[in-house]
Amino acid sequence: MIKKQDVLRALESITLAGEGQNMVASGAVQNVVSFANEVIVDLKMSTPAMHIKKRAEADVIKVIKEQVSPDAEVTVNIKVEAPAKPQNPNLIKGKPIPGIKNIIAVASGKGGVGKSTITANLAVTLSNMGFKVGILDADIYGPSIPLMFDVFNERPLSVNVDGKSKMKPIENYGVKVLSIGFFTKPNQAVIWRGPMAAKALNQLIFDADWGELDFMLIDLPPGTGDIHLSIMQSLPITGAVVVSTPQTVALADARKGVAMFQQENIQVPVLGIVENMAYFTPEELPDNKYYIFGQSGARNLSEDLDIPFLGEIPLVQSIREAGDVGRPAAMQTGTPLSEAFEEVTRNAVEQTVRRNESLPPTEAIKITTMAGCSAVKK
Ligand SMILES: Nc1ncnc2c1ncn2[C@@H]1O[C@H](COP(=O)(O)OP(=O)(O)OP(=O)(O)O)[C@@H](O)[C@H]1O
Repeated sequence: MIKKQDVLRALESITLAGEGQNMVASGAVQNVVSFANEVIVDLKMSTPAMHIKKRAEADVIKVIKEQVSPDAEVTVNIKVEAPAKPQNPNLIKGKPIPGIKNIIAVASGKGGVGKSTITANLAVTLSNMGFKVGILDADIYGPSIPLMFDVFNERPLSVNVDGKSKMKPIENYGVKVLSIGFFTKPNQAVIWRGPMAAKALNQLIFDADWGELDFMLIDLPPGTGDIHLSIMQSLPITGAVVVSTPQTVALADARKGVAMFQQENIQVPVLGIVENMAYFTPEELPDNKYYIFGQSGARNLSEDLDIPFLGEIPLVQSIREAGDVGRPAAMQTGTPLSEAFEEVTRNAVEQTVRRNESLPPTEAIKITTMAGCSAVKK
């Protein structure tokens, strides 16, 4: 098992061509991730010269093999700080919220496929990995996040921030939550008109004291409607995660969901597709898999649309039970389920990092302080 600290120590002994300090001190080493004997080193360089990049790569591999482990399998990703690309003026783009680095919309197309369950479990997994996380529950038709976090009886308090009254999100399991459900009575069906719902959501976004967040997850309502558009107009969404079951009807709607984000005047990058309820597995027979909604449908859809596949989550009774008692299943770490959620989360983080690197710095909100995928081991 290779340790990140040992890799960093080794990298401190080399310097990039043309720089005085070693590559760790100069900030050229952006991230180091290690799993077993695999090491990924992300380097930032200011020069695009191929021979300097090649040399840096060779030096990194050599020093890790020599000083850390001869069996290390090293991958070096080199990013050259590129000049900003011009922006498409027709794009819908919202105002950034200070302090919030990445905003991820979780969407589904079809209702009931487990979008809120995936959002809740992604959030607790990110929090376990050491990220600062918030959830904005924007599902105006059935806000279920307060229930899944066992905070449905709470009401956000007002706090004073720089002379302005702001709503304080409710926090549980290290995740800050605001939901449209906090402002409606449990037994009352609320009929929102598009503009009313959009206004209420805007307040939850901008009149709230979210503080510093690495990730804000937005649990969108199912479908592709007004609310989706107004959220994309209000907020600069970093990327979208689309949840689907392998069932044909769900896949058709997921496809529409992806198309909405990719529309020319929206262009929210789709970070990937999660296959929920990929198969049923009984708790007592974990090796038995029953593909009751069909097999690998969402995986095939992601290949078809050329979008990353983030992973699959089985249909397990304990996921439903955990959701109902307000303690997301992923909180019980070290289980096959929490590992499945970790994989999906790790892939989502990786895709977010990639997405941020391929967009100009003004728009991209970079992940700098977090250990990316290796963060699973906090
Ligand atoms: N992998 C799973 N295993 C078992 N039960 C699950 C799984 N995923 C979701 N569920 C259950 O299915 C039901 C619907 O899930 P959820 O509310 O997350 O779906 P949704 O897509 O957000 O629904 P909505 O359309 O209301 O927004 C819930 O009771 C939830 O506990």
